[in-house]
Amino acid sequence: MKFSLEQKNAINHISGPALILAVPGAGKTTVLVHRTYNLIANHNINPENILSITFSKASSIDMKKRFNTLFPQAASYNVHFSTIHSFCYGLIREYAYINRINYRLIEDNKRQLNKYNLLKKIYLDINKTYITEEKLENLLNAIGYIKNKMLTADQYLQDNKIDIDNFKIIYNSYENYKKKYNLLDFDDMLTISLEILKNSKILLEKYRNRYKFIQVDEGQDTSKIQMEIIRLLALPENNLIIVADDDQSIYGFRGAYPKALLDFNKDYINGKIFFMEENYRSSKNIVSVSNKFIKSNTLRYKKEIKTHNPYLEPVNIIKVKSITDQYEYLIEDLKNKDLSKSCILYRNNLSSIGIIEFLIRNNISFYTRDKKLRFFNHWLIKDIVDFLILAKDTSNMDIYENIYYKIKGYISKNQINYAKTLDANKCVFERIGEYPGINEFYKRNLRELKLDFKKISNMKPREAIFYIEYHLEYDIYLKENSIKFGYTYDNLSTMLYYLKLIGENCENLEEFTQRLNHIQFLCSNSTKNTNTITLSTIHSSKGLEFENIYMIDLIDGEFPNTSSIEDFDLGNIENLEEERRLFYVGITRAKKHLTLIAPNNINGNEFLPSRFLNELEKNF
Ligand SMILES: Nc1ncnc2c1ncn2[C@@H]1O[C@H](COP(=O)(O)OP(=O)(O)OP(=O)(O)O)[C@@H](O)[C@H]1O
Repeated sequence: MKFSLEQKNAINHISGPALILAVPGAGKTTVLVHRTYNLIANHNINPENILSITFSKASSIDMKKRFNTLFPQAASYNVHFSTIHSFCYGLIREYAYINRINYRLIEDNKRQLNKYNLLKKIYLDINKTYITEEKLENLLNAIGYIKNKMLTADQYLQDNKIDIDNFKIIYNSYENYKKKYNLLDFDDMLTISLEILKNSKILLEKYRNRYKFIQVDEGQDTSKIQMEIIRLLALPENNLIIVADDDQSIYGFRGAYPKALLDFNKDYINGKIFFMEENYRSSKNIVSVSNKFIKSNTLRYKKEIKTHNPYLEPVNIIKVKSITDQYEYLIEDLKNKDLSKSCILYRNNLSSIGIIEFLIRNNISFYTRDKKLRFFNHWLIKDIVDFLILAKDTSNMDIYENIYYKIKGYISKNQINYAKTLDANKCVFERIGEYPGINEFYKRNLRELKLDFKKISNMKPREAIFYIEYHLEYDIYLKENSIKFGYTYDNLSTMLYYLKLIGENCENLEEFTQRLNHIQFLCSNSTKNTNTITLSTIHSSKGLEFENIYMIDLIDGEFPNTSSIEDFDLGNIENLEEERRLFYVGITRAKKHLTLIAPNNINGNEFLPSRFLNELEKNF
């Protein structure tokens, strides 16, 4: 590989602090790997004295692999490529051994005692109600944010809204419980490590002597507390090199702290800043579009992306009528593409469901980077399955009790309770009809409901879902309650669309649930091979590159998301800028072909194309 002058400068930087600010595809990871070898081979640095910190476990494995492939003669060297969490865990274990503390990790959700169960229990004890999956995720993100930004719960609440009742009490109770029983979640690894480094001079010295050269990849998504750990460790020599692209900072919601890059020269007065602005990955068309696009952000280091790569085809913007048209376009286009070099990207994991259904129908194998899709455990699916079960067996009062208030009919809890005392083999609607003093209006409703469920029992799943949605007025329930559950109505309506799509080729409830299980199985067990297309959220596509990139579901309100648009309208630009960076990460994954698709209609709801897409079109 022939290095540019910019790259050579970075590779040959040996001691003292340095920040390498680089554009996408500039060879940041490549440079770190070569610099590691340079330190060892040409500057006599003991490999064990080098610590390379990566963003994820996958990238640490990838970096080690690249090092071993490029320098097989050095493969046996013990260079430490690690995530910050893994590094911290090592430090904590050493500290725990010396001080005879038995810490237990609570990240493994297969064990009974894990952070999810613990938080669910605390939430239930305090709020007397079960926490939803979405709220649990928001709660975990908020706790992570507080720890990573080194805040208190009060400071967090001053600047952030969170839809969790008694958040502060829950937060404190979770923290106290963990402290009492020496339990650790991932974020505690950071807080405890920082405490150890601050309080144990012996360990601090030991680690400083062990890791005399520190390299940090993806510095833009390193959090405040992580930076603080790294800063302490690197002192006093400060042989620290941080490689970053502030324009690719996409983990603000988890406490990423790109401001540290902007303040680099405040923290390290003599620190050098190198720029790497040549992109080796993408065609000139993609580079020039990306360059213009990111310039609309204001909170950034000014950089220009250049490339010597040739012009290829223009960026392809496709606006289609419906989401089905989007999938059909994709399937057709993939016929001429090498699947292993192609990737479909989306803003939200939910988008994967529809495209997966279409890929399966067309016998196209796929690999999903995000294995755990919340969709399959969503209450909305449970509701739909409950409706279908009730249609098969209208005497099932347990099921009816789950759903009666979500559809038309004006049935009351008292009526249900009374009906439960009657013959369990009888249809629920007949039993409710025996409620003392029930009037003709209710009786007519009950006759109608009985007839509705009879009709549903003769329908195929797709038709049945339509009927539940509009005839039983489940859509009204969704409209009225979506915000309460942390969704927009459009989100929930899109989920119903996916369910109808999955139900399209199913004859009955059994086939429908089997198909849902089958898709879930394929997602969690998919592996990458020479004939699979990759599916990923943009967040998980960090660091990757593909010849063909498709970005789908590019509609306003989805990407950029509604809350960033609302914040922007109120004068707060930060979230919209993060959405733009995310979009930018997506488009810069493409080497040769970039296709951006916007459907106009999903489940009967009309959408506008993403404002980012309109902007790109204007830039052409
Ligand atoms: N000097 C070079 N000559 C040719 N190809 C190069 C050179 N430097 C890097 N590359 C190639 O460019 C591509 C991008 O490199 P790399 O993944 O290291 O970039 P990056 O800056 O880490 O990207 P990103 O931040 O966008 O994930 C890789 O395919 C790499 O092999």
